[in-house]
This record gives sequence, C-alpha cells and structure tokens, in this order.
Amino acid sequence: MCPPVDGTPANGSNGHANANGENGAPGNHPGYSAIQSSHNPHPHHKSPYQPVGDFLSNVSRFKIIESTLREGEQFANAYFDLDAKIKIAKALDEFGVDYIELTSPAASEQSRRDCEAICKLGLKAKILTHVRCHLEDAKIAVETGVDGLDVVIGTSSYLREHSHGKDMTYIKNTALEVIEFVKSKGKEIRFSSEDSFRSDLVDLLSIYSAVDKIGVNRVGIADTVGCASPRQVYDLVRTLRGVVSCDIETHFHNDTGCAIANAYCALEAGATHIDTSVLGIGERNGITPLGGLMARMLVADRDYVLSKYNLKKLKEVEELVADYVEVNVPFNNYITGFCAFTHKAGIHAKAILNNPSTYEIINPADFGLTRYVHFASRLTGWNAIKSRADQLGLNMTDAQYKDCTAKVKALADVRKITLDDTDAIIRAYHHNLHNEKEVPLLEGLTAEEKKKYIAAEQELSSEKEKRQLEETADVQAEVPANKKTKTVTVS
Ligand SMILES: CC(=O)SCCNC(=O)CCNC(=O)[C@H](O)C(C)(C)COP(=O)(O)OP(=O)(O)OC[C@H]1O[C@@H](n2cnc3c(N)ncnc32)[C@H](O)[C@@H]1OP(=O)(O)O
Ligand SMILES: O=C(O)CCC(=O)C(=O)O
Repeated sequence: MCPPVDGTPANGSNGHANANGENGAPGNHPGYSAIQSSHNPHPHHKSPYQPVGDFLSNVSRFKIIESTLREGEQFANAYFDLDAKIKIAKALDEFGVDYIELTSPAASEQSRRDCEAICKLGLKAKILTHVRCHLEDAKIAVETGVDGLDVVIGTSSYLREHSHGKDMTYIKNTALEVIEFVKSKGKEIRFSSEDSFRSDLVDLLSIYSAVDKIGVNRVGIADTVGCASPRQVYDLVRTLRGVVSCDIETHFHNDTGCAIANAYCALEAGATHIDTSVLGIGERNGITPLGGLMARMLVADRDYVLSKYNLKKLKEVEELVADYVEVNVPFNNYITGFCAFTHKAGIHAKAILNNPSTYEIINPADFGLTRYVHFASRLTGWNAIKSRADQLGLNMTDAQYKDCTAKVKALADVRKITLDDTDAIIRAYHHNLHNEKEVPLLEGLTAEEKKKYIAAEQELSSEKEKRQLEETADVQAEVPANKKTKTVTVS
C-alpha cells in the first residue's frame, strides 16, 4: 500500500485522493494511484462509426431478465440458501433489473418455498420461474405467486432424441396446452426452444408462430451450447422478428466467448429481452454477464442505461455473488476487474492525465469507480512521475522530473519495483536536490542489485553526456560557421 500524501496512516484505502477528491475510492485499489485529470467526467462525443439507426433495433429499449437465481444456480460452485437468494434478489432489484428468474419450484421442496418467499418480498422487478414444458411443473409454478413462467423445451435433434425423446408434434401440442393453462391463471408466459441454433429453422418458426398466435408474451431463443456467432444470431432473430409479434427473449451461453456480442446482435435484430447472470455464472462457463452487458450497452446508449440501471451497485452485487459462490472477481472482469481502469504505459498515462477519453471508452465514475495510473515500472514516463510527485507534494522542474524518471526506469531494470519503492525513489531524488548529504535512492538493495544499479547509472550518465554532446553538435551543425558571429540587422 502507498503511504498517504498527507502523512496520515493509510486507512485501508490506497491513501490518495480519488477523482472526486475523496480518500478511499469506492473502487478501492490498494497500491495504485488514483488520478485527477483535467477532463473528468468524459465529454461524450458520438462515435463516427455509430451504426445507422435500424427500425428493428432495441439497443435503446432492451430489458434484462436476470437469471443468477436460476441459470446461476446451475453454476458448479453455486449453493444459495434462502437468505442468500433474498440478499441477491434485493441487490438485483436495487440495481434495477426488469425481471428476476428463479429455479423451477419443481426442482425441490426448498426451491418451491424459496420461490414463494421471494415473490412475497414486494420487489419492483417481476419474478419469473423457469420450468419444463410440462403441465405438472406449470401447475406447481403458478401457485408460488410468481408474475410469470419461462417455459422451455429442447427442439434440436440432439435434445429430442437424447433428452426428452419427444417429436415436434408432441412439443407443439404440449406447449399450447401449458401456455393456455398459464394464461388462464393470469400469469405472464414465455415459450422457449432450448438449443435453438442446432434446431431446424422450419420447426422453430412453425412452433414460434403457433405459440405467438395463442398470445404468448415472449418467445425465447437459446444458444444452449454457446455455438452461435453474432451473425447467426442476427439472422435468426431478424427472421423470427418477421414471424412473431410478441417480444423476443434471448439466452446466450459463453462457451465460445460470444455471449455479450450475441446479446448485442440479438438486440440490433429486434430481440427485446436479454438473459444475464451476475459474473456470467451458469452451466459450464456460463452466460452473458450482467456487468459485461452493461459495459456494452452503456457505450451503445448511455442515456438509456443510466436512466434505468443503478450502475453504482454493480460492484456490490458482483462481490455479493462472488462471495456466495466462492470465486474471485476475475482480474480482467468488465468494469470491476482489478485492472479495468488502470493505465500503465507512459504514453497511455500521459494522455489519460490530459483527457481520460483518450484511452477509456467507459467512465469509471458512472459505476462509482476510480481510474488509476500505475507508475512503478520501466514502462512509465515523466508525465506519470510528475503527476505522482504532485500527489506527494514534491515540486521539481521538468528536467528534474525527466531525470528522476530515468532513475526509476534504471531501478526497475534491476528488479521489480513496487509503488512504495517508486515513491521512495521520487522522495529521495527530491531530497538530494535540496540537501548536501545525499541519501540512497532506494534502500534495501542486495549487493548484486546495487552492482547492477551502479552499472545502469553509469550507462545512464554516459548516455546523458553523449546526448548532450550530440545536441550541441546538432545545434552547431544547423548554424553555418560563417554565420556564427554575424549579427543580422534589419533596417
Ligand atoms: C438448458 C437448461 O438449463 S434447462 C433448465 C435446467 N434446469 C433444471 O434442470 C432444473 C433442475 N432440475 C431438476 O430438479 C430435475 O431435473 C427435474 C425435477 C426438473 C426433473 O427431475 P427427474 O424427474 O428426476 O428427471 P431427470 O432430471 O433425471 O431428467 C429430466 C427429465 O425431464 C424431461 N425433460 C427434459 N427437458 C424437458 C423439457 N424441456 N420439457 C419437458 N420435459 C423435459 C426428460 O425427459 C426427463 O424426464 P424422464 O426421466 O421422465 O424421461
Ligand atoms: O429458457 C431458455 O430460454 C434458456 C434455457 C437455458 O438455460 C439454455 O437453453 O441454455
């Protein structure tokens, strides 16, 4: 952890002012320097590559069906007791998701009781439960108090042959029966074909058209094995959009890394609802993550996303779920990953200090988070070191910052340096400028490291001398000898 700038002990934060001028940034990031840059928040310029508006696109009016408490419960590590489910449901509700989908009450007695308990919480989000296309399951589900049922059945030949063993005629008849029943109970109903992207298109369109005609609220397309590409998604959703008049829900697994892109393409093609889970947890490696979808959609339509979702809750919701399922938030997670807003290379750091839009498409402040400049490495530059010295209250000339930066780099060539090391170097360098008795730039080097540093220093000063000589030679070369003493007077 870095020492605080004002000399008070570090208090669990990184000890530096964040972009809002507070200590202890919400995105607490020990060991990194939060920065104040001149344009914060970002100015919002439209991209020159903004897609041409498509009348089918729902990028600016999508809804989220949050399935952490259904798909997420299918994650290998997940075990949610009622207390956990209630906490997660409340957090998702505060975040502003439109729907919360729960595990089938047919799964177990406790699942049924949990479903009932969550329905009684009085959340703003609508509560759905996810059931097989099976009248008995539907009967149990409608009694729990849910707002609606998400009914599903596999339509690919794989699932027809090896999962439930039913043909398309049976599937259609059962679907119609279940839908009529659920509607008769006054509940919302969605019918979905599992494994849609390996199902026959004619089968799909025929069943979707049949359920649409009897007044289903939504049909669902599911990429159950994560095989679909964004272009395939666009084509299927767009075709379906021309066949049904109801809403279209989509569900994308992430086996081949397309879950967010597929969700986005589905919206562009006219889908209305996207299934998500916190951190993307679900069967195998999961589905479209809530945070990743937010990142994508914020860039597509910031006003819509900010008007609907409480983005500042994202980190809290993710940490809550991560704790329950006993995983760490991945270092490269969208938005909340350890380094999602950390800028390291000197070129990046300089530009970010001037204007964060140079290297950030998302403003961390929208999520209540802070950006950081990492300056403790051989890739740093003098602008980053100057900014850090400013934070430490140390003032130097530009030439001195540059020289100090060269020393940081030389030491970083000797061994991996920490942020504390770098602060120590800057402080010692500054001290040596103003005091006769010099202190070592960095304490605690081993004999071997000292040797290496002395060699690096010598190289540095001979480089510096060489550069000065070259500069002098260049200046002299630019001025022809016969002009050197001549004074030009202009009358
Ligand atoms: C792709 C998805 O994620 S779909 C959602 C998955 N969710 C779940 O599976 C919820 C948790 N599941 C469970 O608790 C259990 O599997 C239950 C209660 C649903 C069923 O349990 P069991 O009766 O013991 O059956 P089992 O799990 O071994 O096999 C699944 C059964 O559902 C049937 N089935 C599978 N998919 C469907 C479907 N979409 N619609 C109707 N029936 C289906 C199968 O034919 C099989 O029934 P059978 O054994 O009579 O042939
Ligand atoms: O109900 C749905 O649409 C999706 C079900 C599911 O989890 C899947 O197909 O992967």
